[in-house]
Amino acid sequence: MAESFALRLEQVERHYKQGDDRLTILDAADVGISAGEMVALVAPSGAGKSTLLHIAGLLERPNAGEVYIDGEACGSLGDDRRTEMRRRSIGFVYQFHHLLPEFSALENVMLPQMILGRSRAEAAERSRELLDYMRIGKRADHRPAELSGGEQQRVAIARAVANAPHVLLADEPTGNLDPTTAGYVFDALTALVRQSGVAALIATHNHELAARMDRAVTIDTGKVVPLQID
Ligand SMILES: Nc1ncnc2c1ncn2[C@@H]1O[C@H](COP(=O)(O)OP(=O)(O)OP(=O)(O)O)[C@@H](O)[C@H]1O
Repeated sequence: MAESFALRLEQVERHYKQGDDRLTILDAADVGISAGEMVALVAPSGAGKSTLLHIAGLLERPNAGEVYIDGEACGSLGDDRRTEMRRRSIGFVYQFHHLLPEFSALENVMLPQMILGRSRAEAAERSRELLDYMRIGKRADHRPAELSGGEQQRVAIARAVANAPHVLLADEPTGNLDPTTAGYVFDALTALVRQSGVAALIATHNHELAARMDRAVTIDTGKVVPLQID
């Protein structure tokens, strides 16, 4: 029933060669995330969170298994088609914002839209709306270096959803922020997920934030399993 999930990983395997040995990171890993659902990925360092996100985001190919985005199997797609799906259907937020330093906040949010062919005027209008929604509209013309860490991360979130993706993947999006700022950024991220209906998988070490998502999963000996957060 891959079709009912915006994102689905089915029997995904990922291993690395380690000398003559094989280091297995993901082993028949299954996870499905529905539109509008916010799922926390909480696991110890080295458990494979980034690996899982890279495979889900079509940045890396699994050794076996399948990734479905909106029900479409991505394993057999060529690199060009995967790149296009990534641009159209998937948004990424990282621990460090990765904004382009020579462009303003507004331009950083405009760029992914213009890559997909949206006009400059349309991209600017949507970007202003998103930055207003993230409560940083007044900072739109500033470059990343002139923004605080929390503001930079809110711009990065606006950029990630600029093309209205169906899947949002975040790797420690608040990991670089103090607890108060992390809370604000998380609130903004939550509001956006709820408003847009994107399916969100968010890796975090922060149990407080994980507890506020719809559910949490972890990686246990290569499998994705439910995690109870108290
Ligand atoms: N290209 C690679 N070659 C060999 N081993 C790798 C490679 N990439 C990752 N690994 C190993 O795979 C394991 C999982 O890495 P991954 O980055 O997915 O973990 P993580 O859960 O995201 O960790 P962290 O919380 O520290 O970011 C680690 O043991 C790592 O050393």
